[in-house]
Amino acid sequence: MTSPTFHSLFSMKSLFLPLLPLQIRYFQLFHSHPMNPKIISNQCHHLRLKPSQTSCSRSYATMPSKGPVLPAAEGRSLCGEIHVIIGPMFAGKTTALLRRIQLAVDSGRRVAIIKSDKDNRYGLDSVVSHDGAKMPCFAVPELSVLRSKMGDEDYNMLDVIGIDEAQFFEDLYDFCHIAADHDGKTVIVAGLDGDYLRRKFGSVLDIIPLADSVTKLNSRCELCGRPAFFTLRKSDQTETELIGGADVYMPVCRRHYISGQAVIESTRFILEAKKIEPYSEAAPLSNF
Ligand SMILES: Nc1ncnc2c1ncn2[C@@H]1O[C@H](COP(=O)(O)OP(=O)(O)O)[C@@H](O)[C@H]1O
Ligand SMILES: Cc1cn([C@H]2C[C@H](O)[C@@H](COP(=O)(O)O)O2)c(=O)[nH]c1=O
Repeated sequence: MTSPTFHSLFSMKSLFLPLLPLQIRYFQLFHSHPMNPKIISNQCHHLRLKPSQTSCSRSYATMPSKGPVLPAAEGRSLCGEIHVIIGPMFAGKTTALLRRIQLAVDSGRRVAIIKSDKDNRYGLDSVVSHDGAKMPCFAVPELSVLRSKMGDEDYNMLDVIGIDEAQFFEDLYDFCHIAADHDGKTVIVAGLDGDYLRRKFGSVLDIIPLADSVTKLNSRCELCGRPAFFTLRKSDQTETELIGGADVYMPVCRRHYISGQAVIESTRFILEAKKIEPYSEAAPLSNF
């Protein structure tokens, strides 16, 4: 695997310089694109405390005595943050994640981006948006391996962790909880809230109660151009996890999700019926 070392991510500023035109491109895209981010936010008005006041042992002291009180990591503020970006495919989640990571890099913060190693669409060493904007990343089977992959020392120095394709990580809740509440990291999570059947996908919705902010993005319906909140799967495969892009999925509005899903289901029904009763003179295709 060609994952970048932490040190290469550490010096991301130099890595990003060649990306600058692309960055500008997706900055413009983000601001001018018709997609309309709706922000649902438990706006957390962070008190900017002096370093001596930022120990979470102080914050935890205000917690009920039951419940885990985690010891403070040495020398770090324990008041991390969790920001969640959700929406259907093609809504700009990866673009928004990369934009926020870029802002963190520009302000001198140390960052790492993680994606699931299940998503091998563009190779495993980068997070890539549908528009081609990209940044180096760690591709891991589960989030808990990040620390061992980077080493404790490098992990401890991280300020911001970006997670893309969060729906594929089973340990999302535990990782975000530890990273933000114990280790003082800012965690930015991007992922699908729902699958192609509009069921909750993985643990993305489970971390909403942990989050400082939740941003729900939408795309544009491929069939009518209205705001799209759902992802329609164009193929007849039924497994929940199926890696793919515009070849397999399209963003749709509610009306076209319902009609599209009906077409797909009846097509599947017809094809399955055909498997049982092969074409014969008695049952000509035109009867369908
Ligand atoms: N139906 C579509 N097919 C392919 N690309 C699309 C489609 N709709 C939007 N896009 C592009 O995808 C971009 C968003 O990409 P990305 O940030 O990777 O989205 P997400 O991570 O939410 O899937 C949009 O800015 C737009 O240019
Ligand atoms: C709806 C849906 C999607 N997937 C897969 C398809 C892609 O590989 C990712 C989503 O990528 P994006 O960055 O949000 O465009 O998830 C899936 O496995 N199952 C589904 O139902």
